[in-house]
Amino acid sequence: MSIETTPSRNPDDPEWERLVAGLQAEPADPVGDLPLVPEWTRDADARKAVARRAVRRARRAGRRWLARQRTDRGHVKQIARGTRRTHEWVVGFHGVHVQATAHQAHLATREARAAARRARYTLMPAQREKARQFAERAETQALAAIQLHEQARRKVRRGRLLRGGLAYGTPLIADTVAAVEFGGIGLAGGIAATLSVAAWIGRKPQTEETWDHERRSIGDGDRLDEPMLNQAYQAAKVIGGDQTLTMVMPCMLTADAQAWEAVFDLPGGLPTRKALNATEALAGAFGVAVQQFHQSRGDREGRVHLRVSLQLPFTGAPIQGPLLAMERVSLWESVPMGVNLRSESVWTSWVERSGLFGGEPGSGKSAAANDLLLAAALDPTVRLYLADGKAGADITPFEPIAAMYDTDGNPERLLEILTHIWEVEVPERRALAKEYGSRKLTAAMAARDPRVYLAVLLVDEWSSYGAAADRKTREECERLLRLIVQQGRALGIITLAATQKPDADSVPTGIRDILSIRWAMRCLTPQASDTILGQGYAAAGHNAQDILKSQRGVGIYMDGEGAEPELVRSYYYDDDEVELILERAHKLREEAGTLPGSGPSLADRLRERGTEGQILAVLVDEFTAGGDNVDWLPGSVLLNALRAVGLDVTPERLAALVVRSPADKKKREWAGSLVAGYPRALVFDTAQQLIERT
Ligand SMILES: Nc1ncnc2c1ncn2[C@@H]1O[C@H](COP(=O)(O)OP(=O)(O)OP(=O)(O)O)[C@@H](O)[C@H]1O
Repeated sequence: MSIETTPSRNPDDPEWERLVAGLQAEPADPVGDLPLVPEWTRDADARKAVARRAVRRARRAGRRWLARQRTDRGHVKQIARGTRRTHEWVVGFHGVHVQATAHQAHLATREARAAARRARYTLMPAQREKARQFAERAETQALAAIQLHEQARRKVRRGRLLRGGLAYGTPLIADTVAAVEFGGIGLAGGIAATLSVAAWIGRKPQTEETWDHERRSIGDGDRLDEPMLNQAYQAAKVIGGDQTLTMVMPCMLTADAQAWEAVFDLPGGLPTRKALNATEALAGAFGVAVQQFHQSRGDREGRVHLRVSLQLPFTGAPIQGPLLAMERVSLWESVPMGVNLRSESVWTSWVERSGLFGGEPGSGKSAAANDLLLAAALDPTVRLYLADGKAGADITPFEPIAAMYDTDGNPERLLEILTHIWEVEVPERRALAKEYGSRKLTAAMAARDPRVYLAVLLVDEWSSYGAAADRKTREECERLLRLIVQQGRALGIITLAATQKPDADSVPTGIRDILSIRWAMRCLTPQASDTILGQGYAAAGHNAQDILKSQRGVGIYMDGEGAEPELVRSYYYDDDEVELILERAHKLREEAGTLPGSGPSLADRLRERGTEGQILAVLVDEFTAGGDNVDWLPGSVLLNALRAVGLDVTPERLAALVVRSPADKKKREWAGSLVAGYPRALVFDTAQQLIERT
């Protein structure tokens, strides 16, 4: 399994080199002179994106301020609350104590008055004296209580005066001084400062409320930083309220200013799965849509790579694929499939692989399948078997180059195709592998032996065939498809199944499980998504139901068993581009003699014509492999090619076989020096003459 961000090398192919050079962007700061300057400052588009974000943030701040005024945290309410609190502080709570002493004094006075009255009306001398003494004591107590009350009042008055002086006098003096010193501006400044202090005092409402002025989110244009990261993961309950994340790579804006990225470790013992399972809650905590939020596993348990896109990804114009610029492709090497969230090109090797692409109608399966089919078409050695159960027009343009095809959704024809592959292709390939003493056919064998080549079988919408076929045909098709996927893999037969309705009926479970490359385009349910990717992926945060309708051609891509799924948008080739590529493919196949029904190729016919024929066959293959542009090759290159297949030919023998005129013998520049060689036209003419002669 491999996802390549740049194409793999093909040292002998200048066209390939040119393409690779074109694909590798020049680094903005190759010698690292500006290590502290963020990369986005060097790109005009990125700077614009940052400026746009700043404007958005300012606008958002304004809106937040206005919205805040309507809440309990509005500034007017804060000032009023602050003033009231200041007043309450000045007045103090001592009033209760004063009231208590007043009450005591009132009771004591009433008691004293009653005692005095009793003493006045007591007639018995002994009791009268007692009553008089009691009345005197009551009076003393009443006087003491009154005194206490007076003392309390005085104390409160003194405290109020002091606090009032501090609370009102200080700003009054400050404002007056400011007004005297600086006039109107000073007065305004003083008042503003006084109101600010009042607002600060009243900043918190007494009642609980939902407005959280501390809340920051990426969706509101705020920058991602460590506190925001910790808050979000705490809010989503991935980590506890007292736990924090350990940063491995700090929060950074990507070079194209389109996303925030960070790498961190979860607190000890927490599995990565816990973070991956909380995608929705985390996206909510960051204030972004689920589609903008992307986490992937790091290289160790507990490590998370986070990427939060500032906009919905993959909603722009379709991405044109590199095949348009490629003259020829080798399907033994990786082919370009699409682009991932980091704008990296995703290249996949299909050798010994098979695939399942699924998704609702219109989600982009055919476009994704085209990425493989067009690459296969540009490799003239690859044989194409195409079947479309929907009877749509998707594979019609491939008809002229397909070895066998069904564009009518006819189960009998599908059976014919599968039977041919199982009874002709597979045995031939098995015999060939046996010849090499191997169980499989490899790129190394293909480089030496033209009989070794790949084949691609596409079965689009299996369920439509299933519905149209009788039970016997359906079972036989199913049996053959399973055998081809299982045994054809090692023998160079690549199977790709595509389905609109990913369930057990649309692709039988036994076959589905052995299709290793999965691409889940938008699905209607998490179950459908799991049917393509495997049980449990939706729950682990890889749910193709989350893909939006507007994100056409986007799917969760799994490049082989055990590969971490990632969101990839397929390269898209419109009808004109498909036609252009297929015209090129047709020409390549015409030259290589691999067009269906065109009989054996020129090279194959030469091989049956003795040693001379075998030598010329190698020369023809060498020119064909180089593509159309190669109209001349050095003698040394041709002799090396002959040597590689075990034909030890001397330069003299080659010159005697392909007879050159003095003009043909003229040396040409090759790899920096002048060398002798052979023109393509002369080699092909000689080959043709040999066929006509013998
Ligand atoms: N990679 C892509 N980039 C941009 N647009 C795309 C991409 N893939 C598909 N589309 C758009 O989506 C449309 C439908 O795509 P496609 O026909 O591949 O879907 P499908 O899933 O095969 O549909 P059906 O199941 O009906 O055959 C295309 O016509 C194209 O406009």
